[in-house]
Amino acid sequence: MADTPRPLVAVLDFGAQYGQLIARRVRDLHVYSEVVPCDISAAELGEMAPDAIILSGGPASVYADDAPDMDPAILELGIPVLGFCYGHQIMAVKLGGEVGHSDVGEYGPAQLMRLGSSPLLDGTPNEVQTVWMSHRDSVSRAPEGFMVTARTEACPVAVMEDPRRRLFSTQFHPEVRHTEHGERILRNFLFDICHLEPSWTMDNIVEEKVAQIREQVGDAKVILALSGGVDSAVAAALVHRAVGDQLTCVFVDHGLLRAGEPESVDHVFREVFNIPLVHVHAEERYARLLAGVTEPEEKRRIIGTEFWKVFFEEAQKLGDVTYLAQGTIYPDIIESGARKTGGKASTIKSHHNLIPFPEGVHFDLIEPLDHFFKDEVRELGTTLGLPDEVVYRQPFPGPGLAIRIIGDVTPEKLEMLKGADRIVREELDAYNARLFEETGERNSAHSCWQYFAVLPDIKSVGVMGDERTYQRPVIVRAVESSDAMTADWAKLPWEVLGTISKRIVDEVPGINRVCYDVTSKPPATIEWE
Ligand SMILES: Nc1ncnc2c1ncn2[C@@H]1O[C@H](COP(=O)(O)OP(=O)(O)OP(=O)(O)O)[C@@H](O)[C@H]1O
Ligand SMILES: O=c1[nH]c(=O)c2[nH+]cn([C@@H]3O[C@H](COP(=O)(O)O)[C@@H](O)[C@H]3O)c2[nH]1
Ligand SMILES: NC(=O)CC[C@H](N)C(=O)O
Ligand SMILES: [Mg+2]
Repeated sequence: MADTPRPLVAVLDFGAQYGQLIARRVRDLHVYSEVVPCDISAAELGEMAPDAIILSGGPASVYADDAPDMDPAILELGIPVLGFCYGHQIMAVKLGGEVGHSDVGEYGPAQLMRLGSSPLLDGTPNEVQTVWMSHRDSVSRAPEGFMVTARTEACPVAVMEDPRRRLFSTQFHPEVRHTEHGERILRNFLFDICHLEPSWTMDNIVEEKVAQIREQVGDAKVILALSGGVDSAVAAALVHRAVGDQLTCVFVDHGLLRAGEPESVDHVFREVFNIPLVHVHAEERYARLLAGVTEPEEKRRIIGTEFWKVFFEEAQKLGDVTYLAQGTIYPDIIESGARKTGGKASTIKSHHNLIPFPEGVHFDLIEPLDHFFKDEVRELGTTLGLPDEVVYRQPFPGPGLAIRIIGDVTPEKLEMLKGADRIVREELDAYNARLFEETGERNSAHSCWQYFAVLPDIKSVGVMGDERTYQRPVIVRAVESSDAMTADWAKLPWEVLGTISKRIVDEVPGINRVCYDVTSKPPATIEWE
């Protein structure tokens, strides 16, 4: 753990819906934070030596048979602890307090009333403040040594504190934006109670990452999987800063890219970055491998496996390459339910860059962004001096258009999808640009974060020029988000949707209908496969 930034806050995850959100809030306050599974032992956690611990919420009831448990010795490590909701309840139980199951739950806003002086609530209103609750169980008696410093109508122990042992907990959720003074409470804990230094700034991160990469790589050669997307561009800038001309970038054209993309990646990376770039033409091998494949995870597996093979072949050609760098980010790992988080998240979809190496292929991986969220990656890109046109590109998945064509991938379908997608991008790029001009914000409340077309595996009847058509529809997907972990469908003006629809049907042969996807994530995901 020598590489972990300091100070460090460990978030014990009891299965909270948005466990990552707590880590994010802490990181927003410039303190590095990582999520660890709740069943970590006190010894393991002691080795990690966090400077503070946060216990997350969770869906279970503390007294249920299969309720997630924690090692009580963690509360005796002498490290300050702050618990939320389930974390509040389990702390009470472990230290000899009582938790009861109440008849009425508290969900959503609640009025918090303070009961005297409180280091945790310092600087928040003395009378009432709005907090966000989501619970059924309640602490009915605080453990010995604790003072109860706030309550709500339904919850007698809404906040409890033992400043001597530096143990604190709240029934409500300070990490959600709807808790009025949540940020202040978190600040009180981190800075006034734990005395942490807010030193996790982008400049420090760049320095630290560059030093780490340099140490890891020494004078070996590195290839970097470059897609032209934000993550790999930022990774390239970091690795290049660390090892200079030991780096070669490899861009794979698998034939599943958007119209105009291969040319623009070539241009940006040769002209703007001046990093050696190998452009691999793998269109035919991918077309062959994907022919007739319809199952989404199977597509992802094939594409991911072939990526590894291509990179390995290029590495052999360059000779002596041990390291492969790529722009893996935190959500890729979380959603793939893959390595490293160690948590209880289930597999939603296998991101291509996390698929196991096929036989005969091996690299040591360099993934400098594997603990960052998208918006943090963008900030890092700006700090590294990357131009806005790279930093604010919309994300594009590695498996490309293959996961936007439902059913098998054929050259005809690819052509149709590319045509429709180009129009969606042109119209929504322009829409975003207008909003940017009006608001001065890159990701304002109504701008689209990601937008594209999807080609489903169905046909429908239409009439064009007095003639019957029996052709495909296209689905337009446009979402608002900041980190792809959650998203809402974009409330686009009717005129914009109308123009997109008309242009697609007029300009793209084979398409006679346009639909708009109005589902948030969750329950849907951003991509269709
Ligand atoms: N066509 C490609 N050629 C080479 N590497 C690729 C390609 N597509 C994806 N990758 C690798 O897989 C990683 C993950 O892809 P992903 O799409 O998440 O990131 P990105 O393309 O860098 O950024 P963005 O999410 O903004 O599109 C990339 O960072 C890159 O290392
Ligand atoms: O590089 C990638 N390889 C993949 O296999 C992959 N699958 C989804 N995505 C992108 O991740 C974000 C979240 O997507 P979902 O809501 O569809 O899971 C969205 O931004 C998606 O475009 C991928 N990116
Ligand atoms: N959000 C939570 O952590 C809920 C805790 C517990 N399951 C309750 O209902 O009280
Ligand atoms: Mg991409």
